[in-house]
Amino acid sequence: MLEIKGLEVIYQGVIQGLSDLSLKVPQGSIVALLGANGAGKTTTLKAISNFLPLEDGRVTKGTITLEGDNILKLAPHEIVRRGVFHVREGRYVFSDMTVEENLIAATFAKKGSQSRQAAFDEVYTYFPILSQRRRQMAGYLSGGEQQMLAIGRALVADPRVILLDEPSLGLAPLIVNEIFEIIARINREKKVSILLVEQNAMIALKYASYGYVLESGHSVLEGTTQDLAANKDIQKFYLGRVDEFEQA
Ligand SMILES: Nc1ncnc2c1ncn2[C@@H]1O[C@H](COP(=O)(O)OP(=O)(O)OP(=O)(O)O)[C@@H](O)[C@H]1O
Repeated sequence: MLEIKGLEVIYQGVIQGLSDLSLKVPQGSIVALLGANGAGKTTTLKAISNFLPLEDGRVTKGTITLEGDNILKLAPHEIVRRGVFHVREGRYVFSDMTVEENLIAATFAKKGSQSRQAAFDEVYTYFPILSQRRRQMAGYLSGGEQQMLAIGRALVADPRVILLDEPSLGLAPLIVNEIFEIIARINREKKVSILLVEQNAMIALKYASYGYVLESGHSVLEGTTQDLAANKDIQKFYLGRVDEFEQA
């Protein structure tokens, strides 16, 4: 279980990124973070992976625990070693390295007894297209393939939790569905928990079991995704539906 309690984040000493945010990601679950631009979704992921100092951001209050252990002050590579892998928005892959070299670069974080080749084979089983492209420069892959590679790099690390930021960004609906089906398989088969930030609320509510709606850095609504999908405000503001009364 990954748990955040009362988290406050301040950028550059003055800009509030999060205020009193609490949330839980139970082991093996997919939990979605929804919210408008600037609500604090990406900041939440960066606080967990400890990427905030790169942007002059700091956690000023609260705790982040993994299986009860405080991970707040750990260095980013140590957090990866504990099994928490951040797949950043914008598909961070090494564009002038091949697909396989990108996977090799992720082995620094590999733990467990699985051999390197077995880890790569697992990635290629989930994403067969990456196997066909293994000697191709990552920069020449399509956006969808780059997203697959970014997730594949996380898989090499044998994670317990993947922090997944906007995997659908800029991708066509068909490829988004394909990627989410694979994410759901990874979650089911490998029991990897996923904390998902996703602007596409429809898809987030479909694949996650629980969700939090963030506004101004804290959670204003939480619930099962079934309940959230039935909520009138969510339907209006996130799913683009207006009720019959308003349409008349
Ligand atoms: N590097 C930064 N420096 C200063 N302020 C920042 C920085 N990153 C984020 N913020 C501020 O922190 C708040 C939360 O931003 P964050 O990027 O976490 O929101 P978000 O919900 O992920 O938005 P989006 O959907 O647009 O990515 C916003 O007010 C934002 O302007």
